[in-house]
Amino acid sequence: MTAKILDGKAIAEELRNSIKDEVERQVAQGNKRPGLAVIMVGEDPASQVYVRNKKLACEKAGFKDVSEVLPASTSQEEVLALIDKLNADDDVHGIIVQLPVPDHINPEEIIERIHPCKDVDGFHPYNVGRLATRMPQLMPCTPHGVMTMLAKTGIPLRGLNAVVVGASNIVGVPMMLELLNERATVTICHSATKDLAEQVGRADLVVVGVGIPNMVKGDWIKDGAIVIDVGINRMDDGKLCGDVEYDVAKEKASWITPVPGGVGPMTIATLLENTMKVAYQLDCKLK
Ligand SMILES: Nc1nc2c(c(=O)[nH]1)N[C@@H](CN(C=O)c1ccc(C(=O)N[C@@H](CCC(=O)O)C(=O)O)cc1)CN2
Ligand SMILES: [Mg+2]
Repeated sequence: MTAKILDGKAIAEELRNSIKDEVERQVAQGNKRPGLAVIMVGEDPASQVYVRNKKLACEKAGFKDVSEVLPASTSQEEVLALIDKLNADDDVHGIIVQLPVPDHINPEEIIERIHPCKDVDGFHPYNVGRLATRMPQLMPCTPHGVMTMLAKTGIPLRGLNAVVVGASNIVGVPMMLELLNERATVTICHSATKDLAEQVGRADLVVVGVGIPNMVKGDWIKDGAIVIDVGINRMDDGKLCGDVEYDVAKEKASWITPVPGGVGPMTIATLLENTMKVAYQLDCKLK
C-alpha cells in the first residue's frame, strides 16, 4: 500500500482563508479584529522562523499583531509585567510565549500568568484541566491541528488503537487527551517505554512527537495505519526531516503526513483559530 498524503500546507491554507473571511464578516458588523501577542525572548533561530510566520499569518488573516521580541537578557519580572499589561488590554485576545525560553526564565510561572481566556496556546493548567475533564475550551495548537487533519481522512477515531509517541506538554499529553475524548483507545509512549516497536506495530493511528530524526522505523508501522509525524528536525545539510522514517513508512501506511508541509503549518493556522474563538465566541466566566 502506498499512503495518501495528508497535506497540512493545503489544509492550513484552507483554514486560514476561512478565518480571514470570518474576520472580515465580523469587522463589517462593527466587531474588533482579533489581536494576537506573540512574546519571544531571545534569538533562538528556529523560534525566529516560527514567530515570523505567525506574524505573517496574522497579517494575512486580518488580525492585529501586537507581538513583542525581547532581548535574551530580559528578566522574569519584565516578562510577567508585559503579560499583566497584555492581560488588561481589550484589543488583545490571545497571548503566547514562544518556547523554548532562555534558561533564566521559568516557563511554568510565565504560562500561569497568562489569563486562561487569552491562553491561545492552551498550555495554562486551567485549559489543560478543562481538556482532561472533557470540557475543552482552548486546546494546544499542534494536537488540535492534528485533529483537524484527521477529520479530513473521514476515518472515525472511535475505537481505533492510537499510539502517541512522546509525552510532552505541547504535543503528546494533549494529543492523548484529544484522542481519548474522541473515544480512541490511547497508549502514550515515552523514554521509559519498553519495546516501542511492538507498541507502534499494533497502532491503527500513530502520532510521533519526540524530536529525534527517523526514530520510528518504517517497518514498525502496521499495514494501513495512519501516521502523523510531528517532528521537525533540521539536518546538517539544512534539510528538514521528521521523527518517522518516511520513505519506508509511506509504503505501509494508509495516510501519512510529510515533513515539512504536514503538521507544522497546522500549528500556526490553529493558533489563529483559537485567537478568533476568543475574539468572537468564548464566553469567559473567569475574572
Ligand atoms: N508557544 C509555543 N511554542 C512552541 C510551539 C507552540 O505551539 N507554542 N510549537 C513549536 C514551534 N511552532 C510553533 O510555535 C511551530 C513549529 C513548526 C512550524 C512549521 O510550520 N514548520 C514547517 C517548517 C518550517 C521551517 O522551515 O522550519 C513545516 O513543518 O512545514 C510552525 C510552528 C515549539 N514552540
Ligand atoms: Mg528554564
